[in-house]
Amino acid sequence: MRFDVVTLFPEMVDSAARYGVTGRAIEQGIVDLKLWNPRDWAPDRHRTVDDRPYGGGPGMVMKVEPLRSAIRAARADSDLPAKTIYLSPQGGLLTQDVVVRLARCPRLILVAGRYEGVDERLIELEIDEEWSIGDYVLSGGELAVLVMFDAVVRLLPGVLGHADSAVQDSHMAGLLDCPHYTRPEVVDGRRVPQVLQSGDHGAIRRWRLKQSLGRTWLRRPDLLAKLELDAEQRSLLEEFKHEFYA
Ligand SMILES: c1cc(-c2cnc[nH]2)ccn1
Repeated sequence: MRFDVVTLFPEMVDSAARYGVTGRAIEQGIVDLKLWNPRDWAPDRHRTVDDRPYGGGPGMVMKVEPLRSAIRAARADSDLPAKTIYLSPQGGLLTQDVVVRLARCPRLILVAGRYEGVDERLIELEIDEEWSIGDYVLSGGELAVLVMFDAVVRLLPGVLGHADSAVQDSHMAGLLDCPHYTRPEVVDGRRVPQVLQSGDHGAIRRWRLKQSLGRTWLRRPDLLAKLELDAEQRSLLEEFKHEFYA
């Protein structure tokens, strides 16, 4: 899968992308990452990419032209069909379902804005989809680009070993993850739940599922409301609720 990122801070995105799971995916050739800086397409000698907003107001707005030229250069650089995505607080909320769909694309062109945002006509003319990573304003779209990049790359075949893919399961099932423990067995008098040392893999699976269901019920009832629980899940969640109210 190929990613083209249009950003005023290519080094920021490139270096962050090359750590850990995503870095290995790039090294293994599972992912191609190419950076495009709109400043390289600014026509004037000051390499201007922003300007004052019509109608006044604080801050600056990114101009159409350098951004559009960078996006078009990226598009022309490969025949792979691409979706062009703008990360902004005005986008739809990015969820795992969206990430799963995007991971099926052969190529994504991810556009990171800076300043107060980009000229609306750039979005109208060049952007296919607009996504937000949450209801807060960042200093720029680069961190959002990296969030989308990371979430998508993890889903690509060959990227996660078996050990990591277990983490995917709960989130992929729309549930919050269960608690995790490692040595030492006791911390400040707090012991690891006995079942996790029982060697009874069936009991351990049920315990983890019950914890995921219970946590989702307590912390994110909105996620639970979207799910069709099977008989086992309903039973485990009832057990959790009973213990919670006991
Ligand atoms: C995506 C982008 C942004 C953002 C871009 N520039 C300032 N904030 C915030 C949330 N999700």
